[in-house]
Amino acid sequence: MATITFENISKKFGNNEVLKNLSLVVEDGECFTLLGPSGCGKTVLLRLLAGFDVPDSGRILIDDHVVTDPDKHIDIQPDQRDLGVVFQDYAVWPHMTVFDNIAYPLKLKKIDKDTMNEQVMEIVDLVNLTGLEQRLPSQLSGGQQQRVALARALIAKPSLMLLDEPLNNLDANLREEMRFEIKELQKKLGITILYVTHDQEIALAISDRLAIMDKEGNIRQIGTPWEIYEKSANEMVFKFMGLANFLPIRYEQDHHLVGHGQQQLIWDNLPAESGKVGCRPSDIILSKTGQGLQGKVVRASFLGAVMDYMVEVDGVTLRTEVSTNTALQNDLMFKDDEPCIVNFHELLWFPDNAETVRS
Ligand SMILES: Nc1ncnc2c1ncn2[C@@H]1O[C@H](COP(=O)(O)OP(=O)(O)OP(=O)(O)O)[C@@H](O)[C@H]1O
Repeated sequence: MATITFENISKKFGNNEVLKNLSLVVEDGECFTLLGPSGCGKTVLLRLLAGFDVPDSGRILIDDHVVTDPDKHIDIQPDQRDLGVVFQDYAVWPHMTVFDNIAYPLKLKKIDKDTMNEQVMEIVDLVNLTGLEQRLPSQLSGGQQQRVALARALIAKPSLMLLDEPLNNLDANLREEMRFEIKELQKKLGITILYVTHDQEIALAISDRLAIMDKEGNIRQIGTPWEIYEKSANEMVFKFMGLANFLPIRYEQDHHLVGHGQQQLIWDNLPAESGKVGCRPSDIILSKTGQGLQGKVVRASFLGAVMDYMVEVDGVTLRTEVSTNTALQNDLMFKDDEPCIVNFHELLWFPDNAETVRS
């Protein structure tokens, strides 16, 4: 297992300052994901850790060993860092069988044949490729090829795996299957994984913790999937993690208010100022009668498992969703332009200039 420490890492390409003083600790045995929009610097950070590139300043440690420190001219070679790397174009050798692809790192180390056979078959079994050892990559599905790439990275028994969008080239079903397999493998082997993706769903599914980066390369929140999704620390994270609604909220006479006159909702337990609150589509409660804000369904869409409603209320437009079964059983099938009553399960308060939150 391995702890990774990035200390004040900066990296520029020409005038493009990709990473600025970035610090981050990934704990021993964690599956940690860097999640952020395309071009925010995720791969650059991974390449610095792998030793494929050098930061302009800052240090990187694996456990207590400094692997990169440009100030002290330390730059440990990639093959001396005890890590396995899998990138999105999994690049298995097309002319070699599954067995030979996986055995390749051991052949380089000149390990004796019996030990090599034993170790390859052990990994083949671990990644569910048993029976396919003599096939060429062209005779495998995308998911099977990806498993060969994983096995090849795992054969040297690294304490740390770096995975950069390894599931991008797979179709949706395989992607779903493989993300559970990666998580299983990590649990079985107890290795540390640093995973890079711009796919929120994968990040939520496989991570113990994740860091959300903005497009300027800053980390905006670090936390568990639940904290990041349910307790987003700022608007950027909230918007990035899924469908987001925002409502202006007034602070008057010791109360927070949304709506006007008879159609007012009151909240307490928020900071004593006017501001903005956010809610997910599932945090909105629609009804046809009762107390609440008077709204109008301006667009009703049937999406199979859910009914997606766009609702206008108090001058703002909100996206809400109701499971189709619930809608059918509870008289919540709305048509375009039908009036509705709006209430909320939960609201998240977003202070202006919210800082990075780490947990
Ligand atoms: N060798 C390089 N030379 C010049 N610019 C580079 C180099 N490598 C990366 N960059 C730039 O650094 C920025 C971050 O790139 P990076 O590949 O880390 O993005 P990313 O977050 O991994 O995006 P994606 O999700 O699309 O892979 C981009 O603007 C990219 O053009």
